[in-house]
Amino acid sequence: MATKRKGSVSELSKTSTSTKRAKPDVSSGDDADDDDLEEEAPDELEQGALSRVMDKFSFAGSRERSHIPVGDAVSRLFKRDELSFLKMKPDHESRPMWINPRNGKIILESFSPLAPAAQDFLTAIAEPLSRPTYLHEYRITPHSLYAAVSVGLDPKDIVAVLDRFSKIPIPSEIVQFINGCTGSYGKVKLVLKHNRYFLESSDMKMLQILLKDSIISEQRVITDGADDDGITKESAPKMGALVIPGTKIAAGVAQGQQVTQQNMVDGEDLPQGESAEELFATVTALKEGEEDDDDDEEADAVHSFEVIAEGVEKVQKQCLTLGYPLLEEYDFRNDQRNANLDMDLRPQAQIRHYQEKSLSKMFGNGRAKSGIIVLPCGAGKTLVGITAACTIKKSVVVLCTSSMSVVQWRNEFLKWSTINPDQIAVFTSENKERFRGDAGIIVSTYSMVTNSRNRSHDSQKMMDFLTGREWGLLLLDEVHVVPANIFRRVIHSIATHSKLGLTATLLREDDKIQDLNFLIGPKLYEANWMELSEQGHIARVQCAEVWCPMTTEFYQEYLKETPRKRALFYIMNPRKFQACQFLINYHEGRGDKIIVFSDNVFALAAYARKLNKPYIYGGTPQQERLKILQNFQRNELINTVFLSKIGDTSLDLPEATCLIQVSSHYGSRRQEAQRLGRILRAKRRNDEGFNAFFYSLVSKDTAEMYYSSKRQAFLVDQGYAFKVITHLQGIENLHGLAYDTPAERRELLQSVLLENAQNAEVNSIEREADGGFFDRTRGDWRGKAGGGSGGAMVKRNAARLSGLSGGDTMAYVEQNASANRRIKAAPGVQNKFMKKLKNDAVKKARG
Ligand SMILES: Nc1ncnc2c1ncn2[C@@H]1O[C@H](COP(=O)(O)OP(=O)(O)OP(=O)(O)O)[C@@H](O)[C@H]1O
Repeated sequence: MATKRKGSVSELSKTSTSTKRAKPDVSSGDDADDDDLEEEAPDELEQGALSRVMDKFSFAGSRERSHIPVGDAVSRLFKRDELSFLKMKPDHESRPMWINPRNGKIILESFSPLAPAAQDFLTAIAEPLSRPTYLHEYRITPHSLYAAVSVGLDPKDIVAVLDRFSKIPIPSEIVQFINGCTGSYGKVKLVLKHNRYFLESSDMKMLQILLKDSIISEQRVITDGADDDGITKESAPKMGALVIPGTKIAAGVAQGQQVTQQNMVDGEDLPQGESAEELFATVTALKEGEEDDDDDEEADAVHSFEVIAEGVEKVQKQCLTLGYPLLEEYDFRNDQRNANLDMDLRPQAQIRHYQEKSLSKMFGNGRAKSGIIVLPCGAGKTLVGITAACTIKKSVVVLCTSSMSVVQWRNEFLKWSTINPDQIAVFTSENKERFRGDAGIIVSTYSMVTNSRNRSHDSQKMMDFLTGREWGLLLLDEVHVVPANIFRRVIHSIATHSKLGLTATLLREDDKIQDLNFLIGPKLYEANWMELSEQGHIARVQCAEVWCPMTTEFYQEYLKETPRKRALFYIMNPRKFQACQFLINYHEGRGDKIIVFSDNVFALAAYARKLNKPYIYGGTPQQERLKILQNFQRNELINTVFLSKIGDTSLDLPEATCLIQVSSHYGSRRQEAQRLGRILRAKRRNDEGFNAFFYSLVSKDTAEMYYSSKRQAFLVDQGYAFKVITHLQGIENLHGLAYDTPAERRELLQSVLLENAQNAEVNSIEREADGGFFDRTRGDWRGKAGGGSGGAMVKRNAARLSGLSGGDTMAYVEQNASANRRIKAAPGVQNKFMKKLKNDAVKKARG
């Protein structure tokens, strides 16, 4: 392909994070950033079910005046993150972290030799907030502590290890907070043994407290061998090692050990007087299993009582209300009732270290814990799910967001595991088959399972099959995109012993992110994007925001419009068009394969047509989509494809190495991360010096600037630096530059003005043929099974100026002056309101 490569795109002036952008004046809820709710959560504690229970625990004295630093002139700029008032330990230089007593934030020096060990430990006990190059920020929250306890960490070990790493003595507020939160977490487990539900605890008193509650005691089953309280005592099971297929490590040992041992390097720069062994001894003490003190009988004992299966949900809710959230675990090795599924990983499957780590959190004590694993796009969540299924070896339901993913999941199961193809079936609108034998796998979509309206006979039969039996594992893909109420429906209709949620970002469209902790389970593991990219598991990406000045005519129209209708002007800005053309040209010349994203379907088609490139949106028939994508992958002449937001997720295009965004969903950090994910899996990622490119084209001085910086927040926190390109050098010399003359630009403006206002919505609803979508106006998940017609939901009406003035539905007929008289005289033309007005006037005149 002939290309002209004169310019370079490297005129980088400053990082976008340093740019202050005004929040656009948007009055409508639709325009508001989806993520606002999360960001404006109070500093100290998160909102949500758990936090309500945990309200009584907060950082004591967090609002006391004594904590407001008096410091120097600069100190006040740090506000609540000002730490200069803290007294440092004498050997603070060799310790890598600070802890803020006011809000539980932890700052880690990532260049410290102890950083890798500290990082692993922090990932287990705190939420990563931001992980750029030198300083990482975490925060201890009730949820993160819940997750820590769920992988076997003990509160006093948490405090002890924090103290070893910390430059300051651990503030008493933090100790209180940790003890307060964890005092009741993980003490009671809900265990399914031989298909009977038990509340289990090593602390007898805990069970006695619960049994005093009338709701819980009503659900209890008195079993043989129980004491007067109805509680049974047994020895804690000795955890035989459980080897997770494809990994070298054996699960069944305490997490703390794994958390630290893997990163322990003897003789590293440790604080004086402490050896590496000593440092980690606190977290390596086994909670269960072989190294427990044999003489300590009480510590080895496990107390339990049984509850009826139908009462489990009530008990779960009540325990949560009482402040003792139940940890869910599945003792699958002792499950005799559910048939085993003969399936293993294929020998060629070598689980990567971070996949292994995440799985060890799930199977840490030899049972399957329910929870969520967070790995960047392209890091191999599918294989993690498959390995979990191969470890449990019971029937599995996999739920994903589209029928395309359903096919991919089935193929991946066949590729990585030894499952018999007859034993893995799919349930979509086209396929409603069951597997052969007693145990197997069903792969389906959330919409197929939750949409009960207008179900076909076959679908209903399939649903009866899904709801009428027990499953060993429920694998939930892309948990961040599915609304919480859908999870509720899924979880209540499918009886499963364990749940594993997979996602790249725990950013949600609704404010129900915390609900996932209880609907699925706590976050078990979250990988560090930069680390995986340095190790070559995901591609290195250069991110840039390209500022495109608005042309005068477009800016004038932009300013005249209401905030809702402005989008089309900043998306269709001719300068943005030119930037897009230049970048495509430049990158095609380098041998890159390019995806251009536009949420707005009008713009998508306009850009693609003008630049003579193929495009795919919700309405593109399946055959055509496949043809375009195959050409993109194999045909040397097709190096650029334009995609609407249907390409945000589940699109496996490892050939793509460059991404350009021309329009996006407002300030959605989630979409930004998902889109970046399309190039993280680049095939060429391990080529020497390879870099993928991610460009966001932003019209200058418009609301888009604000949205763009919001969108980047998540990726910036993951360590990506967005460069700002204010001028694309050489653009003016590009041969055949689109909209180069005023006449062409005027023509473009006319076509934009003529576009129906409806198309100005960035958020045009579209969906895949049967993938389903979340209808925000109805607050519901809709899919084909729900009666929606197949195909695209995008409605593009050809419009005329009369449309803009509301005259579309009227027939215009020339009338002469006498027409008014005729109308006046015609009987029955006055409506009730007019009659009333007339009558009132008459009455008034009569006094
Ligand atoms: N351990 C492994 N060994 C070899 N290849 C792997 C391994 N893990 C994952 N892969 C490959 O990496 C690619 C990305 O994996 P996968 O599709 O599961 O990513 P993902 O995390 O689900 O991404 P997304 O969030 O975009 O859906 C796939 O081609 C997969 O086969």
